[in-house]
Amino acid sequence: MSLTRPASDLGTPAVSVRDVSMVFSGQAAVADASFDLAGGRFLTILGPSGSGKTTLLRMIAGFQKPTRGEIAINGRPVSDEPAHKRKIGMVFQKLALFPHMTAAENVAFPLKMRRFDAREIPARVERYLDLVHLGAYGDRRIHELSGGQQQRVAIARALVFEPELLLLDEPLAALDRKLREEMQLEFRRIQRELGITTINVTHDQREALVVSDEIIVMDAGRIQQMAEPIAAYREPANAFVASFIGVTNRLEGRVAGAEGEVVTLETPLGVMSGRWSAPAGRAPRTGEPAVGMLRAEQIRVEGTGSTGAALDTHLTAEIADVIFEGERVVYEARPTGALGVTLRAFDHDPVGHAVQPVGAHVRLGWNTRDLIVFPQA
Ligand SMILES: Nc1ncnc2c1ncn2[C@@H]1O[C@H](COP(=O)(O)OP(=O)(O)OP(=O)(O)O)[C@@H](O)[C@H]1O
Repeated sequence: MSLTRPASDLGTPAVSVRDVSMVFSGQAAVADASFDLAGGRFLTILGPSGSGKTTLLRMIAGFQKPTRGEIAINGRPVSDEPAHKRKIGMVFQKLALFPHMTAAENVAFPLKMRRFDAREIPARVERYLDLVHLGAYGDRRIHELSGGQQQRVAIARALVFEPELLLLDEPLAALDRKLREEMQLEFRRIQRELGITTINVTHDQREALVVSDEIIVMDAGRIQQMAEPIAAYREPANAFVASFIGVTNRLEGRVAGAEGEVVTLETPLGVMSGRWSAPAGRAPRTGEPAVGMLRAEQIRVEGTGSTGAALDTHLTAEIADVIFEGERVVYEARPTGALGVTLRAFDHDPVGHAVQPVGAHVRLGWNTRDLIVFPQA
């Protein structure tokens, strides 16, 4: 039997969330959340602590009933369906494996609970242990397995009964960095191999970018943006998303003028040009407060040898700190005449470029299109 399932057609979303809110003692943990997720996609809900990610996931799982709104799984409204009736596999940070059982017994457990035909169970357990590369470890007890292997047992156990949805609530948060990065790729491989619709919750932006087909960024209970990872990075919907994903310099200011999508912004660094970005094409108004967001990797530190591209904006600055991170050099630079402002800039070629010392006076350069200007919320 093949483990691969056809991706469901795009007609009915695998998960549909409509105007869902969850209110705890007068406070909305989730407010008016709406999204559709197509079958076979890997979605990550990303946001800071307390932004409502887990609450949203728990409502989809059926552990909590929304105060308002409707959730449907494969077209079936589930708000009145209890958690154990939903065909959902779950992996949490706490794996909750049975320590006295073997890996194979742990994986068999959900099949026994669901009264699968006993003759089918061993072959199915073997297939799912193979899927997570633990074919040779079925007889080991949980305490005889490494952290990463235990994680794999938990994944096999969540998938063995072929759920229609896989939910992951920070399952990798407790692992060390190397293992976490390895397991991120494992989740991705297994998800693709099975084609199972997956929703993952994390506050780790790197994990969200690495594993997901789509991400939802949440803040203060509200969905700020749903997009493919690269689209959210290139075209953040607002200043919150721009600052939460990536390393971004923030310049507060006022709109001084506009021509097409190019606005001029009065900032502590002087008047600069940027690219206007506002919901539903709202035009900039002269004098209105706005914020310019500029990614660290879009700023070139001139004099390092990285002056190849033509740049249309320049200023002078003094290097206040230099951090060598291996694959990149991070500069903290203080623009001349702008008290209290520090810009962070990356140089991604520490081998080919000269590294500027602290105290050096340099020119910083970038392009108008890289300064994204949002209206102040
Ligand atoms: N059962 C509950 N009763 C009351 N308030 C709750 C309950 N569950 C969550 N909250 C509150 O709702 C808000 C959102 O919590 P939630 O756990 O969904 O956030 P989160 O984004 O998952 O955060 P974290 O990354 O820290 O887990 C928080 O302010 C939290 O205190």
